Amino acid sequence: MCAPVHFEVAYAINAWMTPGAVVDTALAVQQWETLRATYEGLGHEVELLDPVPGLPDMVFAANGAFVVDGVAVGARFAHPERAAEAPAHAAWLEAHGFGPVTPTVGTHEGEGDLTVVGDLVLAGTGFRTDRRAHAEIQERTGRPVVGLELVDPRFYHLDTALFPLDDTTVAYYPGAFSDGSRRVLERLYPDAVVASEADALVLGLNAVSDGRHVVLPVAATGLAEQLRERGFVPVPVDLSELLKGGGGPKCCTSELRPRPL
Ligand SMILES: CN(C)C(=N)NCCC[C@H](N)C(=O)O
Repeated sequence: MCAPVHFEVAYAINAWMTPGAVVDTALAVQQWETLRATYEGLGHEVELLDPVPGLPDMVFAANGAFVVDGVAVGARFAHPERAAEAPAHAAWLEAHGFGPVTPTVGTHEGEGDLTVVGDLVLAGTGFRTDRRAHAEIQERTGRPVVGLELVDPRFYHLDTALFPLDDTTVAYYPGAFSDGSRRVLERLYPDAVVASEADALVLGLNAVSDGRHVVLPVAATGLAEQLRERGFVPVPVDLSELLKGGGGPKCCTSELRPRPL
C-alpha cells in the first residue's frame, strides 16, 4: 500500500475523474489508514511503498506491478501521467527479493487488469492493457491467461468489474464485459456472484477477498447482502475521497503472492 499524502485530481484519465475536483487529502489519508488497519485487524501483513511527490495516483498501488508465485512483472502504464510509478514499484520489489522486475512491452497496469483465480490469471483489456501483455504475462508466469474484453469506460480496469472470491469463483458485473467475455465468465464460474449495476457504479467490485472476509466499498450494500447470503463476511470501508480518482479498496492494494512452498 502507498499512503495518499500527495493525492489530488490533477488530470483526468478515467471517467470518474474531474480535474480540479476538491479533494480533502487529510480525509483521504484517514480513510486509507482505516483500510490499512482493517487488513491488519484481519491478520494480513501490510508493506508500505514510499509516496513520491508529483504522482497523485500512486495511492492506487495495485497498478504498479503484478506478482504471482513470487514472480513480479513490472507495469507499463497506458498514460504518461502515471509512467513514473512503475520504476518506484520495481525498485521496492527488487529490494524485497522479487527482482529483477522489468516492464512488459505491451501496456498493462498490474492488478488493475490482472487477477488470479486458482491456477488461472484473468486479464482485462479494452482500455488500459494491450493484448500483447497477456501473452507476455503467460510466458513470464507460466500460468494460463484468460483474456476478458471490457466495453464500458466507467469500468476501465478489470478490478472495477470483477474480483476473485476464492480459488474457484468470482463476483462480477456482466454489463462491463463484451458478449463473448460474459459467456467465458458464465462457463468458468457458473456459481459466481453477479452484481447489480447499482453496486458496480459505487465501485463495489473493487474489493479484496481473503476467501472469507471481503473488504468492499461501504456503498455497495446490495453486494454485501449477496455475499453474506453466500457465507462470506463483508467488511465495508469508506474510501469516498479516493473514489474521486476512480479507485476503491482493491486499487489501493497490491497483493504480493509468494512462491509456493
Ligand atoms: C480500480 N482501479 C481502476 C484501479 N486499479 N486503479 C485506480 C486507478 C485510478 C487512476 N486515477 C487511473 O485512472 O489510473
